[in-house]
Amino acid sequence: MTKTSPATSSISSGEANFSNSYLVTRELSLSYGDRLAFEDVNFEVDRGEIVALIGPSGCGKTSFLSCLNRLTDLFPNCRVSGRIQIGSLDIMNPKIDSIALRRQVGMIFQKPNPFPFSIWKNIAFPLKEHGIKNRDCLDEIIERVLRDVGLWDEVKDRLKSSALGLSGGQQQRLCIARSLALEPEVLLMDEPCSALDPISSGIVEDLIASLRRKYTILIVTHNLAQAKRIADSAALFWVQNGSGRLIESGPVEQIFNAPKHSITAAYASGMRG
Ligand SMILES: Nc1ncnc2c1ncn2[C@@H]1O[C@H](COP(=O)(O)OP(=O)(O)OP(=O)(O)O)[C@@H](O)[C@H]1O
Repeated sequence: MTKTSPATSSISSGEANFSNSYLVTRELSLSYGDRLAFEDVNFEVDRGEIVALIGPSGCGKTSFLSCLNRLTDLFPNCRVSGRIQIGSLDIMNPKIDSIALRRQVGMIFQKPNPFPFSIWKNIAFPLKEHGIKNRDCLDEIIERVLRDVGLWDEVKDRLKSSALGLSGGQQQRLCIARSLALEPEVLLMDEPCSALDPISSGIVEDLIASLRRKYTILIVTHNLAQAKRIADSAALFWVQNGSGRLIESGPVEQIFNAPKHSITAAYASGMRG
C-alpha cells in the first residue's frame, strides 16, 4: 500500500534527535487550566515494545497518552510543555501535521467507537480520507486487516452490515483493524479491554500480544495481571503533591518482582491504589 502524507512529509523542521530511544519524553507536563494533571515525565520506549501504563485513577495516564499524538490540541484549556520524540519526529513542533501524525500514532479507546456505518465502510472511510480510493485496493486492505485481528471469518459474509450489530469485543477488534489499515507505527490503547466481557477481553488481549514487535504499543490498564501477561515493560504513575508523576518504569520483571520504589512495591502487590 502506498503511504500518503507521513507527518514529516512537508516539515523537515519537524525532526528531532535528542535520544537514541524510539519514543522519548523529556520533562513533559500537562495542565488543564490551572490544574496540573502530570508533571516532569521523563520516559523512554524502544521500538516494538509493549508498555503498560499503570497507576490509580486520576494520575494522568490517559492525559499522558493523549500528548503523544497531539490529541491534546483538541482539548480546551490544555497546555503541554516539554519534549516528545517519536522516531525522528519532534511531536511538539507546532508545524507537525496532526492529522498525518494521528495516522502514524493511532489510538484505541476504552469504549469501542465504530462509526455508524457498515463494517466495510468503517475501514474504508479513513483510508479514503487519506487518499486511497481504488476499490480493489480498499478490498485488499480491508481483508488483510480483518484477518490480522482475527475477524475476517466472523464477518466476511456481512461486510455491508452495520458495525453496530457486532458484539463489543468484535467492535473493539474492528476499531483496531481500522487503526492498522492506516499502517501506524505506534498504537496508543486506553484501557482497550475494560469495557468488554471476560471472553472478549481475552481475545482482544491475545490480539494485542500478537502485535508485539510489529508496532510500538502503549497500553493503559488497571488490570495488573494483564500488564504482566502482555507488556515488556511498565510505567507506574502516581499522584504526588496534587499532580501525576512517573514513579518508576522498567521491565515488567523489575516492576512486579523487584521494584526500586516503595510505592511501586505497594501498588504492584495490590496493597495500595
Ligand atoms: N479534559 C479535561 N479537563 C479537565 N481536567 C481533566 C481533563 N481530563 C482529565 N482531567 C483531570 O486530569 C487528571 C488526570 O486525568 P487522567 O484521565 O489523565 O488520569 P488517569 O490516570 O488516566 O485516570 P483513569 O485511570 O481514571 O482513567 C484528573 O485529575 C482529571 O480529573
